[in-house]
Amino acid sequence: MSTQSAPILITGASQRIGLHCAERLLDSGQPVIISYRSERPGVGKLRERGAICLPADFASEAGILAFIDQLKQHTDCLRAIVHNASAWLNETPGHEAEAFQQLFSVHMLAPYLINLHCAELLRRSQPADIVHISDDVARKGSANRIAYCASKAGLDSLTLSFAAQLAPQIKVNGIAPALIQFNEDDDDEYRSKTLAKSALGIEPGAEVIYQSLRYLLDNPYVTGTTLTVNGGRHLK
Ligand SMILES: NC(=O)C1=CN([C@@H]2O[C@H](COP(=O)(O)OP(=O)(O)OC[C@H]3O[C@@H](n4cnc5c(N)ncnc54)[C@H](OP(=O)(O)O)[C@@H]3O)[C@@H](O)[C@H]2O)C=CC1
Ligand SMILES: Nc1nc2c(c(=O)[nH]1)N=C([C@H](O)[C@@H](O)CO)CN2
Repeated sequence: MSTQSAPILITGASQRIGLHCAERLLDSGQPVIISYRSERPGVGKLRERGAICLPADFASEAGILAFIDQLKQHTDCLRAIVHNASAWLNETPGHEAEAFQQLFSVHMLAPYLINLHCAELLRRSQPADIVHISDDVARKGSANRIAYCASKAGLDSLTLSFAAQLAPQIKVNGIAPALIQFNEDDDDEYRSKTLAKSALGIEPGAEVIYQSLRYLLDNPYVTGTTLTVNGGRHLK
C-alpha cells in the first residue's frame, strides 16, 4: 500500500503534543488514527478533519487489548505508530504501587502489546515506523518522579529491542523530550526553575516534537535511536 494512504496511529492525541502532531500530519495529507481517553475539544477537531478517533484506556491489559481489537476493525495497514499517550501523575504517598502500575501500563505495557499485535499492519506499508515518545529524564533519573522515570527508561529499552526484532521492514526509534510545554497549573516558580534547567532556557512548544517525528519518518537509515530534544539540559 502506498505510504500516503496508510494511516498513522498516534496514541493519546486528544490534546497538547499528540494533538499538534496529528494536526500537522493531517495538514500534509496523511490519514490519521488517534486514541483518546477523554472526550476533549481536540477530538472533535480531529474528527471534523477526517481522523478516526478511537477511545482507549491503557491503564489495564484489558483496555489495551480492547483498543487493539477496535483498531483492527478500522484498518488492516499502518504507515506508523506513535506511542505518545502518557500518564503525568503524582506518586502520592500511600498510593505508590497504584501509580507505578498505571505508569508501567501506559508507558510500557501498551507500547509493548500494541507493537506485538500490530507489527503485521506495519509490514503492509513501506516504509514503516514505530516511534516511542519517552523523556530526557530517563537519562539521569528523577528524585521526584521515580516510577514515571523508570517507566520511561523501560520504554527506551523497548525501542532498542523492537528495533532489533523488526528490522529491516520496520524502523523503531524514540524521542526523548525535556520541557516542551508547561501545564496550565504549573506556577511561576516551577516554570522559572524548569526553564533554568536547560542551556537554551525556553518553552519551545509541540512543533519541535513534530519536527523530530518528521525526521524519523523520512529518514530511511535511522533505527534503534532515541532523539534527545531537551534544550541542552545535559549541559547544565
Ligand atoms: N509536555 C512536556 O513538556 C513533555 C512531554 N513529554 C512526553 O511527551 C508526550 C506528550 O506529552 P504531553 O502532550 O504533555 O502529554 P499529556 O500529559 O497531554 O498526555 C497525553 C495524553 O495521554 C493520555 N493518557 C493519559 N493516561 C492515559 C491512559 N491511562 N490511557 C490512555 N491514554 C492516557 C491523555 O488522554 P486524555 O487527555 O484523553 O485523558 C493525554 O491527553 C508524553 O509521552 C510525555 O511523557 C516528555 C517530556 C516533556
Ligand atoms: N504525560 C506527560 N509527561 C510529561 C509532561 C506532561 O505534561 N505530560 N511534562 C513534562 C515536563 O517536563 C514538565 O516538567 C513540565 O510540564 C514531562 N513529562
